[in-house]
Formats: sequence, structure tokens, C-alpha cells
Amino acid sequence: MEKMTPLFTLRDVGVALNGKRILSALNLEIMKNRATFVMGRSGAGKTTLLRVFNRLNDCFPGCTTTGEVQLHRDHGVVRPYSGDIPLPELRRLVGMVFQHPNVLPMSIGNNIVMPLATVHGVKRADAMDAARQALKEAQLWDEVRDRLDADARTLSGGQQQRLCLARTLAMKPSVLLLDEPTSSLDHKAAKGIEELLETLKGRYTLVVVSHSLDFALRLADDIIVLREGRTHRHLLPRELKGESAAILTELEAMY
Ligand SMILES: Nc1ncnc2c1ncn2[C@@H]1O[C@H](COP(=O)(O)OP(=O)(O)OP(=O)(O)O)[C@@H](O)[C@H]1O
Repeated sequence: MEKMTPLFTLRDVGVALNGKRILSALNLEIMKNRATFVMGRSGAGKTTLLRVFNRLNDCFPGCTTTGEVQLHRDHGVVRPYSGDIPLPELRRLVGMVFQHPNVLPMSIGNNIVMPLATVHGVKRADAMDAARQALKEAQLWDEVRDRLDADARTLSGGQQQRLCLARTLAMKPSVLLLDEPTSSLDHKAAKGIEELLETLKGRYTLVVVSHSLDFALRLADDIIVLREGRTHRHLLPRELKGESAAILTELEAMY
């Protein structure tokens, strides 16, 4: 069996917004190249937890993060909240895809090329190559190869979400945070994204917020269940597959 190594370790992590506790006493590990699902009722703090990993909570005035967050890199451990890693590098390593596709108001090609070239200083020709590769990995290339100059907003919702995924993959991230990536899509488009994520599993570390128990049962290696900002349970999906009907009933009651 492959040895599991952590990518992130959280020790006694808490998040407060203007004095209001959103997350408390979180102790957990996100394992490399595994799919970790974060589940729980609306308002439990799932999105806030995702934003701990890339310091996106810092964007909200009055937000404080306490405790220790460790990011394990090949050359050792860095602590993002101690300034061990520049923020642009952290955001590159910790890619995020949101609930609603947030394409940039520009061409399909430039949605990937522009951030690579202007934010990360990649040469345009290299950025074009990276864009092509990422679009293939996001299974969008065949649909857009003849219209890379078209406005990205002319794509369907599912295609826009795959473009957002391609933009994130082009950055060569260590981890992909996916915040309910299918919830704004119709059934067919949602299915397409789920199938795409199945192809990424094992090659990327995935942290997925989802309300779909079926999807979690198919894809998850680990499931973290939050309740009122705390870790309520940490499960392996096999614990849900018949071995513990009581847990399944409890989770189903949340959705
Ligand atoms: N920027 C913010 N300003 C004020 N309150 C916030 C902010 N972000 C989150 N919260 C509050 O923190 C709590 C947790 O929110 P969060 O979005 O993390 O929950 P969630 O589990 O992802 O919910 P949902 O499933 O509905 O998306 C909620 O009470 C929410 O109102």
C-alpha cells in the first residue's frame, strides 16, 4: 500500500470574523494525492475551511486565523501564516475553483495565458503551450480549439467551469480546492465535471466541498464532517458503505 504523506497539517486552527468564531480547534491533515471531501450543513464553515489553505479569509476585514497551518513541500515544511511563503506563490500552489465559474471578461485563450504571463511572468509562447495542455487535461480542448479568440462568456456553464479548472491546472498547483464545483450547473454539466474530477484523482491532491453524498461515496478517500465550525467526524468512505448505517443516516439528514 502506498505510503500516505500529508500536504497540509492544521493544529488547533480557528477563524474568527470581527470576533465571531467561524472555525474552532481544527486538527487535521490533508493527504497528498488523495481526495478529501468536506461535508456538513449549510453554515458549518466548509468554505471558510477551504479559504484557510490559501489565506483567502485574509481578504475579509476583521478576519483572524489562529493556530498553526503547515504546508509540506519537497524541501521541508513552510508555515503560510508566518510569512514563510510569498502570497502569490501560495495562491499558485493552492488552486481554487469556486461554486460559480468566474471566467475573466476576455477570450477563452487569454483566460489562461493572461494570468500566467502577467502574474507569473511566463513567456507568451510557453503560456500558450501550458494553456493547450491544461485545456486538454480539463477535457475542453476539442470544444474550444477553433474558437480560442472567442469571449469566454459565450461558453456554457459547464464549459466555463472546465475553463476555470484549466486555468487553475495551468498554474501547476500542488492542491486543488473545489468549492461545490457542480452546484451551479445543470445535471449533465455537473456529471461532466464529476467525471473530470475522477480523472484527476490520484494525480492531484483534491479538497472538495460537496453536498452530494453520492459523489463523495464515489470519489472521496477521506471525508471530514464539520458541525458548527468544528470537526464533527473524520471518516473513510468505507465506513459509510454499509458498515455504519447510523453515520450514513446522520449524514443524509444533513442534506
Ligand atoms: N465574509 C463573511 N462575513 C461574515 N460572515 C461570514 C463570512 N464568510 C462566512 N461567514 C459566516 O461564517 C459561517 C460559515 O460560513 P461558510 O460559508 O464557511 O459555511 P459553509 O459550510 O460553506 O456553508 P454553505 O454550505 O451554505 O456554503 C456562516 O455563519 C457565515 O455566515
